[in-house]
This record gives sequence, C-alpha cells and structure tokens, in this order.
Amino acid sequence: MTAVPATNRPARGLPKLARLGLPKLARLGLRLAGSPRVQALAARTPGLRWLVRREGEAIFDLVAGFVHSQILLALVELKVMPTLRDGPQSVTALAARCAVPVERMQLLLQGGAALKLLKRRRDGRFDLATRGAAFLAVPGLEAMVGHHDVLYRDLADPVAFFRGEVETELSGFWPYVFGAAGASDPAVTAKYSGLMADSQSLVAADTLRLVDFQGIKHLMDVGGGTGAFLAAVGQAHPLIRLSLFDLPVVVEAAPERLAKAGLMQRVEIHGGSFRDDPLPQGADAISLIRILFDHQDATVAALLAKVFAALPPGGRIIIAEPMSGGARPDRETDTYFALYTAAMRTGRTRSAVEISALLAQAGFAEIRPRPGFRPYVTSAITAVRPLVASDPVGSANPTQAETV
Ligand SMILES: C[S@@+](CC[C@H](N)C(=O)[O-])C[C@H]1O[C@@H](n2cnc3c(N)ncnc32)[C@H](O)[C@@H]1O
Repeated sequence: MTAVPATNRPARGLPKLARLGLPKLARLGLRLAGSPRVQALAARTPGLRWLVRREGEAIFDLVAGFVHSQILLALVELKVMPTLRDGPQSVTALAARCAVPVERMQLLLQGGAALKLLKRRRDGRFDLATRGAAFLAVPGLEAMVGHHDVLYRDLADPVAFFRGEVETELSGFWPYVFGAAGASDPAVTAKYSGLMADSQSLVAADTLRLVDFQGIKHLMDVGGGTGAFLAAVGQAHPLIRLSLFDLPVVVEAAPERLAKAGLMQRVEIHGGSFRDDPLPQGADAISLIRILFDHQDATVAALLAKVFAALPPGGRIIIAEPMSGGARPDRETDTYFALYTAAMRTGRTRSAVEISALLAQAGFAEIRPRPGFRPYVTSAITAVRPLVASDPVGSANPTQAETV
C-alpha cells in the first residue's frame, strides 16, 4: 500500500468548512457576496454592517469615478482652486468670474466640496480645502489634468478602445513615440517638454530616495527632456559630471534650465535619437526616466542594448517610471498608466519583472527592483553591466571593452 504523504491527507477532526479546501472556500465566499439575501442580512447585522457599507462605497466610487474626474477637470479648467487660494468666495462671485450660470456653479462647487477639494462654509461661501491646497502644491498636476480631455476622448467608447479600434488622439499628443521625425514641431515639443519637466520634481525626489548615486562619476540621462532630472541630481550630488541626451528639438531648451540651476559647467548636451544614433560613450551610469513605458518591446530592447554598449563594464543603468503591479495589480498604475500608455499606441506600463527580463536579455546583471513608496509617482530598477560577460545579441554600438 502506498503511503499518503502527511500533507496530502485530509486533516481528521477539522471542521467541514476547512476541509472544503481554499479554492472551494473562496468560491463559496464569492457566492455569498453575490447573494442579495446574504447582502441584505449582512447590512442588518451589527459587526458586518460596516463591511457592507465600505464595499458599497467602494463599488459606488467605481461607478462615479468618471463624474469625479469631470468635476476635477472643470475645477482645473475654470481655475477655481487657485482663485480660492486668497480666501473664500460666494457662489455668485465665482459664477461671474468663471462665466457659468449661478445654479451650475453651485452644482460644481458642491461637488468639489463633496470630493473634499473645496470646503463649504456656513455662510454658503466656498473655500479651498486641505486636499485642494495639496493638489495645487503638486508641480505639473494641474497641467496634467488639463490635458486629460484628450485621454477621456480616447476612452469615450471603452469597448472599442480595448478592441483596439480607436484612432487615439494621445498618440498625436506625444509625437516622438513614432520616431524622431514626429517631434519636429517646436510648439508641440515645447508643450510636452513643459508638461514633463513640471511633473519631474516628484519623480526626481523619489528616484533620489530609491537609488544610491554614490560612486557615480558621470551620469548620462537618456531621454532627459530639458534636463529637469539632471538638475535635481546635479544639485543633490555636486561632484557628478552630467550629460543630457534627447532629440535635438527638445534639448534646445535645456541650456536655459541648466544655466538657471548653475550647472552649465558640469553638463554636456547631446541632441540625437536613441532609435537612429549611437549613444555617446563616457558615462559610468545611464538613467532612463519615464522612457520605457512610451515604447514597444522591440524599441525598448534595442535601447537597452545601446545603453549596455555605451556603458563601461561595471557601469550602472537606472530606470525609473511608474510600473505595473504585475502579479499584484496596482490600483493606479494598472489602471491610469496602463490605459494612458496604451492610448499612446506604442506604449506599455510594464511590471518590474517584465523590465528585469528585458534588462537580463540585454546582458545586465545585479538587477534590483526598488518598489516606489508612491508607485503612481515612480518605482525604480537598477542593474549593472557585468565586468566579464558575453555581450547581448544585437548590441548596437561597439563597446569600450570590445574595442580594446
Ligand atoms: C515621457 S518623456 C520623459 C522626459 C524625462 N525623462 C522626464 O521624466 O521628465 C520622454 C522623453 O523621451 C524623449 N525621446 C523620445 N524618443 C526619443 C528618441 N528617439 N531619442 C531621444 N529621446 C527621445 C522625448 O523627447 C522626451 O523628452
């Protein structure tokens, strides 16, 4: 007779429920949660009532999410929150200022107060609430919300969107995703570069907390826009030499920013395309901040191969961007960022595991995911070009080691 391993034996004496096994228990839990009678009973039962209420509110939040976003967008477009910075105002005053009928202004302000962005005072006037003040304090957030009308239009027919049948407008908003030639209009470029630079300060702050920059002598930020990230690194680490690489039309605005930060003596600026040109050599660390999620796997693989080739053995790569939760779906990154990057058509919000796999494929070692404390701002991954390793297939530039 074959002995049954102790762990596979049904546990004698366990209650019947536990013997059902976890998957069966989970199905039973779903059946109970899906039963109107059980829901009604739980809503009347002290101790369970709060759970029913909490879940009900969470479901209703999902139902109302689009309306909440539209209230926020209207408040942003009408500049209601900045107006209230100086003190409370009456509904009629705000209605006149925003050219909105009084009744509709009341509707909007009441909604804003319900979302805790505004505060309704006893005298009926409206004021800025703490959440509203905090919202205004996030650099670039108003501008980010302001351009969401484009995203919302792309998502207006969600089924068509998920079927891939929508010609999205967002792909036109970020023209560089289709190649350097796309980003040739200086006005459009200035708009997206500004949006990126404004929202960079939180990303830079979190990246500087997540990643150890000690020991780096020369950092090159590839796709570094007008140099906002480099400016933050340069100020935090006065000895690091800095290089900026981005499209020629984008880096035109970099000297002004870097001069203001007092960094022009330490910075080299390179205009080029990481799709078509080799990356400059000489840096012992290369950062890619909010770059990978704009592009499809083939473009990312080619870029990582170029970064690998441009680094000396022992050189570091630093990747920072919002990442999917992967096996543990994340509320912000797997909804907002995942759909946003999909609407760009070439983009994808990848998990740390997926990015790590692409890094390994490019030949990197010591791959270390560094989960962000605010995943919707950024997470990071660092890796090292090994001292001795076979070069990755398809490496784009001759490496320093190879040329010796
Ligand atoms: C999402 S923005 C991120 C900018 C910056 N790293 C940040 O986090 O604020 C992507 C950047 O990649 C640059 N980029 C896109 N395609 C590029 C290419 N082929 N070569 C060089 N830079 C490129 C864009 O011009 C833009 O500055």
